[in-house]
Amino acid sequence: MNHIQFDKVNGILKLLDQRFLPEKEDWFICKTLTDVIYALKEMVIRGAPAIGITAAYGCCILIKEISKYDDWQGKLYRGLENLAASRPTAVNLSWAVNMMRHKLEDLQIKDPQLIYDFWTKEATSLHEFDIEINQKMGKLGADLLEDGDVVMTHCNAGALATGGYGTALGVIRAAVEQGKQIKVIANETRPFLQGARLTAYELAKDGIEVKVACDNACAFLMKNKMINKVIVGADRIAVNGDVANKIGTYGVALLAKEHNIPFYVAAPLYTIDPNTAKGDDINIEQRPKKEVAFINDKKIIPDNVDVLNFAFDITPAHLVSAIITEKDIFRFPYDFKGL
Ligand SMILES: CSC[C@@H](O)[C@@H](O)C(=O)COP(=O)(O)O
Repeated sequence: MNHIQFDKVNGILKLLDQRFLPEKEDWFICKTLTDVIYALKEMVIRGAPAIGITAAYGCCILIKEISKYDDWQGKLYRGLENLAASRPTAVNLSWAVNMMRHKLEDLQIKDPQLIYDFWTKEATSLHEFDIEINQKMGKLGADLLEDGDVVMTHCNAGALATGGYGTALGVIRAAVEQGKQIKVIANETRPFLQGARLTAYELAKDGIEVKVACDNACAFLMKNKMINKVIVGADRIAVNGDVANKIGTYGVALLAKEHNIPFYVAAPLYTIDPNTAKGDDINIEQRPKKEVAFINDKKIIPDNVDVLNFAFDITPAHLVSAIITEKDIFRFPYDFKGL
């Protein structure tokens, strides 16, 4: 699934528009930095690694767009800051923008066309690298899944959330590729419905058996022994192993602990943020009221009533049975020093 496509000749980024899946496979076209920031904020594209890759291509679009101005350097740094700030929780976004900026500063190139050429290569290699590490993570993590497992996942940590293949869904894909029979329960993941719309879409497309469950069915399903394992992705992992992921993940982890079900997190090493000591230090994005207050343009709450729309929560490290990365499988107490 090539859902992020960059046309270097014309400086155009094409994104499979995740707002309309699974009904429509529409493409959103980004020609300006404003388009890229809009795509990130409105979740045309979402998922931590995918927004990092989009931001890297966004840097290329930015330099092309501003190259005609004399004061392009000032515009460049302001643009990069705005891009990095478009969503706050997933570390991959600011990580990607900083990585592009630092590589440029190291090289000291001053010609916009050369910067464009250089950044295009960097963004493309980040994209390819992400797919490669997902496949490695998948192979490593697949050993944790057994033939016949029913695996619950929350949100979408699949190909659509990454450069391709997926983190949590990459582990499931790799286990299936090894010949194991794996069934997936995708939590619907209110309010944006990443599980119902996106996880179900991509697994069904791959012929992996998937059923969608309401978020509030989790306790019932676990109590009735309908789930063997849980595997989710991450938006940011603190140095102590606390995990920020889609709102609802913490509840799933607590329930998994209560029912003695292993709870795994799959994420690339660059999701571990050396600058975040613990989960409480992570900025939790709050999203617009409309996402909770409306379903399919129909208002579902009374007038003059407000909502709470925290997009992520923190799962404390001790609830996480293992963190699967492309390099190793880590277990509590987490020690990422020396990585
Ligand atoms: C490999 S994606 C991991 C996480 O980014 C994913 O689980 C998640 O929470 C995505 O949130 P979203 O708001 O859809 O960007």
